Amino acid sequence: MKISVFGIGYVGLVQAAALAEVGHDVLCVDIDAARVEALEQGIIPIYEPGLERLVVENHGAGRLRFTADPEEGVQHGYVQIIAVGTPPMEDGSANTRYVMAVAGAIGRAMTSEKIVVSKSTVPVGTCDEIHETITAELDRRALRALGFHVVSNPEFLKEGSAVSDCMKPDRIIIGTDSADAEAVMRELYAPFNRNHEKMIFMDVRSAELTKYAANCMLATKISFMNEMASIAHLLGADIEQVRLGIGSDPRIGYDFIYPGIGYGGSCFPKDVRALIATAAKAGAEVNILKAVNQRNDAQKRLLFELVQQRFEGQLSDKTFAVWGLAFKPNTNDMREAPARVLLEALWDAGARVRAYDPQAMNECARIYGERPELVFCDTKEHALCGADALIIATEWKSFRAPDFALVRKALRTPIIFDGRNLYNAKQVAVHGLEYRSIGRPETIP
Ligand SMILES: NC(=O)C1=CN([C@@H]2O[C@H](COP(=O)(O)OP(=O)(O)OC[C@H]3O[C@@H](n4cnc5c(N)ncnc54)[C@H](O)[C@@H]3O)[C@@H](O)[C@H]2O)C=CC1
Ligand SMILES: O=C(O)[C@H]1O[C@H](OP(=O)(O)OP(=O)(O)OC[C@H]2O[C@@H](n3ccc(=O)[nH]c3=O)[C@H](O)[C@@H]2O)[C@H](O)[C@@H](O)[C@@H]1O
Repeated sequence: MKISVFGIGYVGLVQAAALAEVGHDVLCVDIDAARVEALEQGIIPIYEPGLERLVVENHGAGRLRFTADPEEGVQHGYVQIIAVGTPPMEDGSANTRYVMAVAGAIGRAMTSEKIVVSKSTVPVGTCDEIHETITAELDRRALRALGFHVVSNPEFLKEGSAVSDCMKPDRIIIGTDSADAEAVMRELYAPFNRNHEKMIFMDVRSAELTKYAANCMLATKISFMNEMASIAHLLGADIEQVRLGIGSDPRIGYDFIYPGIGYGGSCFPKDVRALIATAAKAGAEVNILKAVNQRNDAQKRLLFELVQQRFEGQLSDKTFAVWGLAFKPNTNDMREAPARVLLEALWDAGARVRAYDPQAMNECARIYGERPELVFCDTKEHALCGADALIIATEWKSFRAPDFALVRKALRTPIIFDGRNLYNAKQVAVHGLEYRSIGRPETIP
């Protein structure tokens, strides 16, 4: 099937590559001409495990192509997938400007029937607006009779495992009230729906809300656990024991109950706030969502507060080794990363940072530029040299079993501030290290 994908970001590029991998003929469109140019040369703009092979092979096979020309994109695909960003506006609501720009481009250039698929995360009612925008453009061209359907098909991939999430989705949500569009969507996703039925059809508005409900539910689990961690800390309990204890109940499950320094990334923070804004416009009371958001904002400052307490507010002459910058492992993405809150608070307090991250250092340099208070290190061990203490902000696998004796030797003050609960107090105390974490007992050797 001929498919056009608008927006070559995390979602668009991975989805396009997955569709090409199963044999579809995919043309990707982006307004960022430099990104298109780079992809044509096999340069992948984001780090995502398995993506480079998928893109390079399918591009080489001619099934995955790139263009900066929207008109070419509109002409190519029978299915037009919109996967552009929906960033937050001042009041927290999602900005659908980019989505509508694509809808306008489709309406201005289409000359044959289309199925328009909204894959971006959009507020309930956006598919109706896409429909109106395309219709208005067709009216202007006196082409009202040209048929098209707008389908909601939210994406559930996670960064860091985006390729496998797309190749093996656990569900495919399709919002449409058209039997014709349903048939096309079945054909489009048939290769991903082989071992058991994953497609769930519903009305458009329910599909749009399903995406927000899923992200908000997961964010709620995380904020709930972070709140439990603060209680555990005050009561001398160990949140990691509590986590294991409650996760064993299948009604709760082990997933998304890891306490930490708050959820980051381009989606949970933005989508929780966007649903709060949508609910406010609709007149709904959403106290749970507001609490989830507030807890997360507070949680992101927690690691800095632990550091500040321990050093009694005297941070101006201190240097900290920070392991991990990305908002989660296996990505170079630093959008809303808790590490950013940490770095900025440390700098505001006059401290310096020696940072190491396996993938996100270029991104961090792009965000903060060159500054004396930030030094990037080639290895996690190098980051320790001359540091007063170690702070862990992202749970990369390579941080799980460090040489504690070396850590002890390198640090001026032997303390680990563990924002991801990778270790425990006993384990590090053996090496003469003090340990502060999220909702776990502390021991001072
Ligand atoms: N990043 C993620 O893990 C997930 C994101 N989503 C949602 O998917 C949507 C896209 O997110 P990302 O891929 O992270 O965004 P992104 O910011 O990585 O990529 C968006 C791309 O769209 C391009 N673009 C903007 N306007 C355009 C236009 N008129 N025509 C063509 N291209 C245009 C931009 O240049 C950019 O390359 C958002 O609504 C997001 O909430 C959904 C699930 C997962
Ligand atoms: O809409 C989206 O963009 C995506 O948002 C999340 O995916 P993502 O943000 O890539 O990453 P997650 O693995 O969900 O992690 C989000 C944040 O929550 C934090 N987290 C996650 C799990 C946990 O138990 N504790 C916790 O603090 C992570 O450290 C990270 O900062 C969802 O998991 C995806 O299903 C969804 O498609």
